[in-house]
Amino acid sequence: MDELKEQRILEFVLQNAVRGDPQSVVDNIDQYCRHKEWAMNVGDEKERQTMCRVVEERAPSIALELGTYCGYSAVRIAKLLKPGARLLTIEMNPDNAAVAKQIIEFAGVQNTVQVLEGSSADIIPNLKEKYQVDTLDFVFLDHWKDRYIVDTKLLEECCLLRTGSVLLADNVVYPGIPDFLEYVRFCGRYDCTNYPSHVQYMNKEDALEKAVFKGYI
Ligand SMILES: O=c1[nH]cnc2c(O)c(F)c(-c3ccc(F)cc3)c(-c3ccc(F)cc3)c12
Ligand SMILES: [Mg+2]
Repeated sequence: MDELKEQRILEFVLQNAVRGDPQSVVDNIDQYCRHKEWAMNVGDEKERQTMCRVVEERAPSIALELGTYCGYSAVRIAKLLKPGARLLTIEMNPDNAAVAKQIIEFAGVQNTVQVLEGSSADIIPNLKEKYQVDTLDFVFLDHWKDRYIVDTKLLEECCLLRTGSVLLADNVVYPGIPDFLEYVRFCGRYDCTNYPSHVQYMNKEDALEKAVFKGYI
């Protein structure tokens, strides 16, 4: 079976990045994906800056990512978390989860980031009992466009959000997630902000949407 692109990204990181240095790991993934093979984990500068600024503003103690892929954004988020804070990241593709675990371990953030392999539909209802989550301070939605609204409603139903919880959704313009945008903007429970961006290396407009939960009104 020919090697997967994600395994080539992992190999490049293992051979070129500095073990225990998260910045070196994300820089090498950027370099590989800029010069060798496009991959969907590499947000463009604005997207990276926006995601990092939102995480720093929220300073989460407990964060959730939906869609680990190779672990690129998990390493970026882990770098920004305060001591003792943790990131749970859900990945349903076992090959991607295996690559992400190795990249996260190589970056030295394995004590901050826990990769949960499986579907968000199965894992989210277990976060409280199985993963000792009370409520989530920050959620990064970056998995699959058809799951954003379903998983947002599931987070509400499982009482995993509290007043001030921040949802940040990637790709709301391209590929586009119209049902999710309509829900968070008009259900009355979120304050929303849109951050224009563009798909990496393509002149396709994209955007991130921040939705701050106002409570179960
Ligand atoms: O699926 C995704 N999840 C999370 N983030 C993504 C992301 O940040 C992306 F930039 C893309 C993207 C956008 C444009 C493009 F040309 C290729 C891929 C995708 C995506 C969209 C449609 C697919 F069929 C496959 C991948 C995703
Ligand atoms: Mg994305």
